[in-house]
Amino acid sequence: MVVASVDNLADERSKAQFDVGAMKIVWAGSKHVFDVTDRMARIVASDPEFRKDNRTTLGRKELFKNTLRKMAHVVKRANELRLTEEEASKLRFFVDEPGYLDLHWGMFVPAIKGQGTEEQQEKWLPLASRMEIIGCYAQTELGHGSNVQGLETTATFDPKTDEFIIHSPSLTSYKWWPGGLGKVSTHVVVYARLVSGGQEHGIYGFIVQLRSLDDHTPLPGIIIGDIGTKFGSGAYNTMDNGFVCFNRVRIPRNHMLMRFCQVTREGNVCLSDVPKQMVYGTMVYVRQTIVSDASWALSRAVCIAVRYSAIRRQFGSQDRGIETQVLDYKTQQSRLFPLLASAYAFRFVGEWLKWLYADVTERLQANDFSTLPEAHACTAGLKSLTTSVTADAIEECRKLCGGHGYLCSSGLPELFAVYVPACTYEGDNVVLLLQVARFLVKTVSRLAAGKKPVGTTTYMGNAEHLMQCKSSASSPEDWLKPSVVLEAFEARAFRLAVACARDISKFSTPEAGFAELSIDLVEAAIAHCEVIVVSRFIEKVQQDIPGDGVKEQLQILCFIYALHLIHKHSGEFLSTGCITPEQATLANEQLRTLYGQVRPNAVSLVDAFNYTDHYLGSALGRYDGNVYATLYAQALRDPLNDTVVPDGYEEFIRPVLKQTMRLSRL
Ligand SMILES: CCCCCCCCCCCCCCCCCCCCCCCCCC(=O)SCCNC(=O)CCNC(=O)[C@H](O)C(C)(C)COP(=O)(O)OP(=O)(O)OC[C@H]1O[C@@H](n2cnc3c(N)ncnc32)[C@H](O)[C@@H]1OP(=O)(O)O
Ligand SMILES: Cc1cc2nc3c(=O)[nH]c(=O)nc-3n(C[C@H](O)[C@H](O)[C@H](O)COP(=O)(O)OP(=O)(O)OC[C@H]3O[C@@H](n4cnc5c(N)ncnc54)[C@H](O)[C@@H]3O)c2cc1C
Repeated sequence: MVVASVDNLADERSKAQFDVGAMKIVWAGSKHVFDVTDRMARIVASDPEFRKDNRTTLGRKELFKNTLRKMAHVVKRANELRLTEEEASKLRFFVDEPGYLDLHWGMFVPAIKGQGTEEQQEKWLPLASRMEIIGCYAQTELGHGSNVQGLETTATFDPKTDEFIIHSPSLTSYKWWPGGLGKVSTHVVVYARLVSGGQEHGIYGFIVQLRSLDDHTPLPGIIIGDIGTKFGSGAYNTMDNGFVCFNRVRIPRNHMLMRFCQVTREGNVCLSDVPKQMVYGTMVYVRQTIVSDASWALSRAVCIAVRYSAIRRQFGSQDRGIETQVLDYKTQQSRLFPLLASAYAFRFVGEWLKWLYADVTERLQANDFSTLPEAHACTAGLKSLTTSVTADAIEECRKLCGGHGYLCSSGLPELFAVYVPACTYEGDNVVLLLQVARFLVKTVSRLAAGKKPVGTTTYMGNAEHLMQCKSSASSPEDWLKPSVVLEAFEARAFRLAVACARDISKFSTPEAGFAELSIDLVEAAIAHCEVIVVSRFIEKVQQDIPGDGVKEQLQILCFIYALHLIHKHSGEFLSTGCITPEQATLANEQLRTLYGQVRPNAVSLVDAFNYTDHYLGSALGRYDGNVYATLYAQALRDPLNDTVVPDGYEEFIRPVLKQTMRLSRL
């Protein structure tokens, strides 16, 4: 049964004022990436082995085994089809469930590449890339995650045997959380406190074999398992996040990743002439990939909510005629369109961050460490900003879909459950914003010493102007001028950072000031990160962009992104004197106009994400709009509907009914 709702989406698509095909290429990044992504998404969608519609009904064990089967199928298909790394990783992406392959390829391999010597890379990388071993990344412990310097696991050098002894001295030192550790990995990069000659030398990575390559049993001295069921049905429970305790496990000396610090046969510790933070390199890499992932998760939720809002009708008709599409309600638009704009914003800033990461990597290889602090601040700050917004946005999209958004068949509950830990893993979002704030305060204090800021803080070089400027916006249209928008964002961020730096200096020590003012510091960090996103979006829409109407649509989205932030943070823009209340009202007026301009294009703007129905996994977000029939079909497939009279009737319903009958007879 196909119902009238399907026509709604066809109607919507006919209203588009831009070339959707060209927008798909812009979203993908290039024609090549589009082709690869499209091909891999279709391969996954058409392969019954990758079916995922039963995921939320499976128990933990079945769910985990199901993921093992899928991961093995990914590896098999990647080999059969002779996929490149780019293709294989897209294929794996569209399988759309967390699994050990992510940690193996996303953290274990990068840790060895980043921290291993050439010799170590030659030994381990071929084994890892042929998947003759499976690895994971064990940094976090039961007692410490954020505070990496507080880790307790020790790696003590024994010069008698030329070995390290890896040891967990307390319950709180057990490694706790690493994905792939619980049941699958054969090897791990463990972060531990290096001890040699009775002295501690800081935290480094060590490769430890966990399980036998013959029968997968844990090696002597290793107690290992899964940490238990996590939030939500399905969701992250496909992954075996694990714990491990090391009881004086011995590993050869050359299993310490020695690129930045070498331990000699005699036990001497030789530090390379590089910043000690290079050991944190894998985290910088992964944070950068998480920013790109945010735009995928956000766009997916927005795609579901926009399509469903075009189909869903409520109120507005006289005489029981056709009702209003909920997408036409201004309140719905004001909640949904900023999220649509944010998805595009995060896509572009993610691409830019990839470039920044490649640039800093090249410099590091040439022993130029000058941009490392900025790369750390950008990856940490943008990871925090984009994941926090995306997690909140998925929940908002659920609400935007009304009651049906709460059904697992909408795809939104599971997407939320699988996504929210991104706010925590790879660095708690608040902890990471405090890192950005530290970088900003340092930048501000260096200004006073006459140092010119570079990279994303270049705008701070315009200090005098930014401290005094008053916005020139005198009409709603003025808020469509990139210079007016940027000036407001830069002035707000700069004034907040300067106020923090000034207030910190009033305390007895910088540390005391930093701790006391951390709430303000987090706000200053967010403001700075928003400058980065807004300015990258503006830069993007100022480029030549092929395709009828594509650039115009992106400009509209860019201003929606910026102006909704001005509205959201109007308190800060006003209290710092960057804009007046009248100017805030003009910005809002412009925002309303922009919503009207997006409205006819909304469905086509989400079509440009080019998601398959398999990837979306949503009855509400289907491309053909056949929402109600799909909801009904999926309800009928629920295990509870396997029988008409439920299991438990005889034991628990019938006796209650009988009891009630007895009572009513009394
Ligand atoms: C066969 C072929 C088959 C083919 C098959 C094909 C298949 C193909 C499949 C392919 C699949 C591919 C999938 C790929 C996807 C990848 C995704 C992976 C999945 C993701 C899942 C999720 C995983 C999640 C994993 C995790 O969660 S893993 C754990 C993560 N854990 C954290 O993130 C802890 C946070 N905590 C800290 O990061 C620190 O501890 C702390 C707070 C900074 C304090 O650092 P500390 O040193 O204590 O203290 P400070 O004094 O603050 O810093 C001191 C000084 O260092 C500075 N500085 C601090 N940092 C850094 C830093 N980085 N870099 C530079 N500087 C830094 C700081 O600026 C300061 O500079 P200064 O100001 O002195 O100049
Ligand atoms: C799904 C998932 C997968 C993971 N995968 C891995 C993995 O593969 N490998 C691995 O090693 N780890 C992994 N982790 C662990 C993860 O990296 C840590 O949980 C994360 O770094 C946060 O550390 P924590 O748990 O110690 O949080 P805590 O630091 O204990 O945070 C608790 C609260 O304290 C606040 N807080 C902490 N410090 C400060 C401060 N200085 N100032 C202000 N507030 C503060 C935080 O903001 C937070 O609100 C994973 C975690 C999850 C949820």
